[in-house]
Amino acid sequence: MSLPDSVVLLLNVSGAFRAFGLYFYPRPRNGTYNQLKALSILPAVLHSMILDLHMLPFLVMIVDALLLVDNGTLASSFHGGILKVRDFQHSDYLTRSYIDGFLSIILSEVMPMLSDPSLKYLPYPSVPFSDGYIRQWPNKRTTTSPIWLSTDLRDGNQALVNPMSNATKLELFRLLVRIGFKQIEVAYPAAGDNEFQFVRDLIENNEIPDDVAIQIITPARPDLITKSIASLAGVKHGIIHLYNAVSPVFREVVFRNTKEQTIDLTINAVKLVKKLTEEETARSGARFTLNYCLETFSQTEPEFAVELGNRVLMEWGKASPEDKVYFNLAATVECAPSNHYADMVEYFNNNINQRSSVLLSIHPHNDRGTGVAATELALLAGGDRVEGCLLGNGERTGNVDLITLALNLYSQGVSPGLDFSNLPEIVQVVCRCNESAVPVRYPYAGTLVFSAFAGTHQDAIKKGLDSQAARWEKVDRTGEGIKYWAMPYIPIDPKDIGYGYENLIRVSSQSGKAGTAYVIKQTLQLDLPRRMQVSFYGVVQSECENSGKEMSTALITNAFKQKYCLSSKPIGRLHLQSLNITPLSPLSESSSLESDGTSTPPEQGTNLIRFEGHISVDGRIRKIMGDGKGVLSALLDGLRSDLELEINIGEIVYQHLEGDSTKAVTYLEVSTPGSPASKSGVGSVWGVGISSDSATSQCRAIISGINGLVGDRRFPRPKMVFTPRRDQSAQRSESWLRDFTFRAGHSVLQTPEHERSELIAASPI
Ligand SMILES: CC(=O)SCCNC(=O)CCNC(=O)[C@H](O)C(C)(C)COP(=O)(O)OP(=O)(O)OC[C@H]1O[C@@H](n2cnc3c(N)ncnc32)[C@H](O)[C@@H]1OP(=O)(O)O
Ligand SMILES: CC(C)C(=O)C(=O)O
Repeated sequence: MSLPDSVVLLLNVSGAFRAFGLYFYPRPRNGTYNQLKALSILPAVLHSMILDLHMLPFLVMIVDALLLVDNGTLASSFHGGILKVRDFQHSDYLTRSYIDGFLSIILSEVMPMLSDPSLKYLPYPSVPFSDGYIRQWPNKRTTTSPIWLSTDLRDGNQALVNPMSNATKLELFRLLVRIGFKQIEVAYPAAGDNEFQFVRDLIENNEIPDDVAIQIITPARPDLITKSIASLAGVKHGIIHLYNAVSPVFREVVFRNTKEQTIDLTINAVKLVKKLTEEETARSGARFTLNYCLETFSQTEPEFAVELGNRVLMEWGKASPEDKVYFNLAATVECAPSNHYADMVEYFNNNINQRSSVLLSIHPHNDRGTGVAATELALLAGGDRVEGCLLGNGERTGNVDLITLALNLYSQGVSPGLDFSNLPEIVQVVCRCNESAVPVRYPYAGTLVFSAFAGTHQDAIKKGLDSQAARWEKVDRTGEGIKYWAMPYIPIDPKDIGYGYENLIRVSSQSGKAGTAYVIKQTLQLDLPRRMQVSFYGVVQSECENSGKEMSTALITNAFKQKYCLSSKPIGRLHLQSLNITPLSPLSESSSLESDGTSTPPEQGTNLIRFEGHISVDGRIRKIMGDGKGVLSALLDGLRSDLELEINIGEIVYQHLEGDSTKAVTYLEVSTPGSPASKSGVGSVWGVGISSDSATSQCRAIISGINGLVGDRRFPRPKMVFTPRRDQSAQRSESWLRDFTFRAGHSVLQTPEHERSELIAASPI
């Protein structure tokens, strides 16, 4: 055998090529390739492949084999689990199957996903509707609620890591009753004494309301049927859930039954259920319903499912519109798209005998993540009842979630007949009982589903809330129309199911001005002017970017108060302590300089007035006096002459505090002469003033704005400063000035820096 000039290792692993290595190795000097040499190239292979160490033995073998390939290229591609190896030479004792074998092992380890899964997985067969058949379900709408069957205490319970104790089951049972379930599957009595006893306790302790039927499940085994039905002695209305799997795989693998044998097994079980329930009815007057479950229905030949159903109906022999036989058409494992399940149900619905004496129960699981969709379509296709669990507990990915289904109906204006008014509490109980948690994004129940972080979402929600409030107010006022819900991004009113609006908008670096403005409106009742929203948002945005975190409502509110000096205590360098406005010319009819409790500001530019006030500047109180046409110009006049401050006022907005018409709010934009104008509001400087007196609110707004403008600018020495005679730690108020005498050169106490944030947080605005 001639030796190869080089060795090529080419491992193209998977269609997605998870690992790829191409290595050339020179002919060994001693002329032989051997296991050692093979091992020496192993590190290079490992280098190129992201493999677990347990792959090592396979690699050794592969490399060993490849060394026997003369100048060859081993190209691998994987087709449906069969590795194709091409271009072999010198494969005297290296058989192709030898390589294939090793590489397929490697590939199944390295590349679990197949590039051609059709060789492993078979697509779902279509439903044998006759040619030209037009499906009914796509054109239908759900206008009524289905019958709900909670199987939390059975299918849910059997899937738990730690099945519930009977005490926990009882707690959950009571919750289910409170929510409004009229049919509850309570146990698998043949599973053991606890399960059996749970049913006995419910009956003997009168836990079951008269309008609630309990369901128990039993496999089609005579001993277990007998035990299960015995658990129901004395029940008012019991539903016997008899099940056996009927799909080809289960017939062949689990039961090793033919179709005929499957029918026999079923019919014998139905016969026994009939006999035992009739005996119990004779004894106690109990009412029984048969719920026959074609387990794995959705993977069963539709014609066979119908044949079996018709045989069950015949055997039961007493189905009537008043006393229907239930057929549980289980999607035991969700293996096909939702439309296929709907087709299956529609086929059964169309072909089962005595349809008016039959109730179709839907029992979907969620293996494909579409359990809710499958249920909704199956209901359109003829389903009358849904079996599921709260929050989608249940085997594997769970049963269908009844909360989502019910609230989906509710969001379409259809009453589900189940009460989830206090969903947070229900979620808490269910999670405790199941020892489970709800993902934050879970429909309706997740903690983040009624929260928007993104700026444009928040903007839309804020606008939506405002316009909806106006629309609803109009309905209240006129008595016309309905208060319908039409809210961007929020499909149902969180308040209907026990959530408030507190978390509707949460601010992060992904948020915009609207979200921040919403928070300020909620907490401080201030409806910020648009340009001011832009300006304040800059503060929040940089804080969020710096921290990389969400900014809580409390932090935003605090930042707002700090920024605009909203406190009765001095926060900024300037603080208005008192003011007195005196008309210097007769007032016009329409203006009042006194506190009038309205948002009408004293008219600017009409009346000549005098501002006299006391402003603490860097902790020293200065008397400021100025004249002007209106409060603002009089104050600005005083500031100009005392502090040599030239301030321009841009936009001014007057409001009441939201929900409190006794408080006037002034927002104003300030700038120094020559400072660049901001078109959008970015970088603009604003002040806010709030007071029951509109003149005071304006003056406070000016001072608030100036605090945002002055930075560390030096002010001229005061012409006059003064200090209190009395205890300086006493609470300051606008009227405290009456208790002071003027003295030059003394300062008032400033609030120490470290106390300020507490004061801000605590202070009423
Ligand atoms: C899809 C569902 O969720 S169905 C509900 C499933 N829930 C449960 O299984 C929880 C409770 N189960 C149990 O406690 C036990 O399985 C019991 C008591 C029912 C039975 O226990 P065991 O007698 O030990 O049997 P095991 O659990 O191994 O069940 C398998 C046997 O039941 C048979 N079987 C399975 N399902 C059914 C059925 N629906 N009807 C009749 N026989 C069935 C199997 O073919 C197998 O029989 P084999 O032993 O002759 O091969
Ligand atoms: C036995 C039936 C109802 C079942 O739980 C299922 O098919 O998932």
